[in-house]
Amino acid sequence: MKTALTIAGSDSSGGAGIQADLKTFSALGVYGMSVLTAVTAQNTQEVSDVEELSPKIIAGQIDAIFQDIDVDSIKIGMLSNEQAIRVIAERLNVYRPYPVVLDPVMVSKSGYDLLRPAAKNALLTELLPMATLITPNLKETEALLGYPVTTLREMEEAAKALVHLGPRAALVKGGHLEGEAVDVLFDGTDLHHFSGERVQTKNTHGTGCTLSSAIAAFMAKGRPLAEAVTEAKCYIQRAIAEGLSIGHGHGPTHHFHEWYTKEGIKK
Ligand SMILES: Nc1ncnc2c1ncn2[C@@H]1O[C@H](COP(=O)(O)OP(=O)(O)O)[C@@H](O)[C@H]1O
Ligand SMILES: Cc1ncc(COP(=O)(O)OP(=O)(O)O)c(N)n1
Repeated sequence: MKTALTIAGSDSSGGAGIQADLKTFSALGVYGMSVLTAVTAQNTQEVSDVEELSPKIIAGQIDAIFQDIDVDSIKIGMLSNEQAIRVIAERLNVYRPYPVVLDPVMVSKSGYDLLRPAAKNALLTELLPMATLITPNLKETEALLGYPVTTLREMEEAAKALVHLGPRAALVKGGHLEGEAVDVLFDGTDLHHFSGERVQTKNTHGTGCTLSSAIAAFMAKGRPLAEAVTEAKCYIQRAIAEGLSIGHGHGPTHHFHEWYTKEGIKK
């Protein structure tokens, strides 16, 4: 069985973070493992508290996995602070895993900083260059590049500009625009568009986590990048369309094993 590792924070409500990643890996038939960076007290309405884990235990979790198990892909999500970024970069430089899908999580839907603003530079210099793919939303793209991105044309230019910062490829997600939900991939050579019908729903908690871990799962199974994004986009479309009205805020995406067959996502 193929394996995938998520390095991310815990979401107590189970909709985002490590929990969303592991549910996605499992639904897509990949054996999931986790390295926890922080614990959030979170529900569908807000993040009320965060406790960060020490660099020592983050390094310990990474070493424990890599010294024993073959890792077929990695997804990186919430990092919280600079020390976590530095220790993760340092350990991954030792094990040199491939592929690495980096979702540069910065702020929760409710406005809580999931990455301390002072840690942005470390993210840019330490982790972006070792990523196979980064998957920022529009706000994260703006934070990484330092200028606003609000149209499809600007998303295309932004994806190219992000690749100049070091990752091999960049997927700029258009989930927060109006109209069709279009994401733009620059793979270092070509631009690709991935379009999905916009679902009118408030149950979009964990969409970014689900998409990036689905890409990591498909890459663990050996799919080339653009094909992995195509299949992951199909998965997130269904996960949002069948999102769950759990809690009083933004409910989570739905993960259902039976959607996924050898032939792909069941319609
Ligand atoms: N209402 C929606 N209908 C269909 N697709 C959506 C919707 N909202 C987000 N998406 C898709 O979900 C994925 C995650 O995007 P986004 O919500 O922008 O990320 P994030 O959770 O990081 O803010 C993207 O593929 C985006 O196009
Ligand atoms: C622990 C944790 N990690 C990441 C996120 C952000 O998840 P995302 O998929 O971007 O979803 P929303 O925050 O937009 O709902 C998180 N909330 N918690």
